[in-house]
Amino acid sequence: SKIWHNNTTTIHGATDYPPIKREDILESAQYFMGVALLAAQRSRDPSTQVGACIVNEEKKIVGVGYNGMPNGCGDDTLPWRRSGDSPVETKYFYVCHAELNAIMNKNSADLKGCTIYVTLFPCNECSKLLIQAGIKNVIYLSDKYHDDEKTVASRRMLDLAGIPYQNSFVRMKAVG
Ligand SMILES: Nc1nc(=O)n([C@H]2C[C@H](O)[C@@H](COP(=O)(O)O)O2)cc1CO
Ligand SMILES: [Zn+2]
Repeated sequence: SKIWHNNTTTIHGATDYPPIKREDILESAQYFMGVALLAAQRSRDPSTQVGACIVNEEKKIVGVGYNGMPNGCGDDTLPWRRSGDSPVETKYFYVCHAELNAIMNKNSADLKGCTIYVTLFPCNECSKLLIQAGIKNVIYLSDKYHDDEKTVASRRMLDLAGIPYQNSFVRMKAVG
């Protein structure tokens, strides 16, 4: 091939030699959380937009999702309200969480051993899904509902299942 054909031709045909290795590439944890953040921007939730990116052991993306109403239910038909006279009139009975959508969108046979990058700490229901799907690691960004009962239950299950969860800021410092 033309790549490194001789001492003066680089991959793009420039004549720099020795070749210059780019050292300032995007670190992988930042890349995957970046994908999750981009997915979150697709959410129609007016108050909290969440994105999730599932990565396998080969560091390949195998699923991406964001919070939204179930397929075919119409983003503008069901309520996006946080509170109402009845819970039936709030979003909480209907919305699919980012983690659920990332799992359901998977393009691989299974998610065993995968890591999920999610922009908000998983709720108890999503942690059940992550555990049952075989996901082995959780990297999150925001933890704004840290003291909510659902989050307490979520951590309890992840702890028992031996699934570590790490704030991505810590991870980026540790790895990069
Ligand atoms: N990990 C999560 N993934 C998610 O997709 N969500 C979604 C459900 C709602 O659409 C929204 C939270 O709305 P709010 O209570 O902050 O207005 O984020 C919420 C959490 C946190 O439990
Ligand atoms: Zn959830």
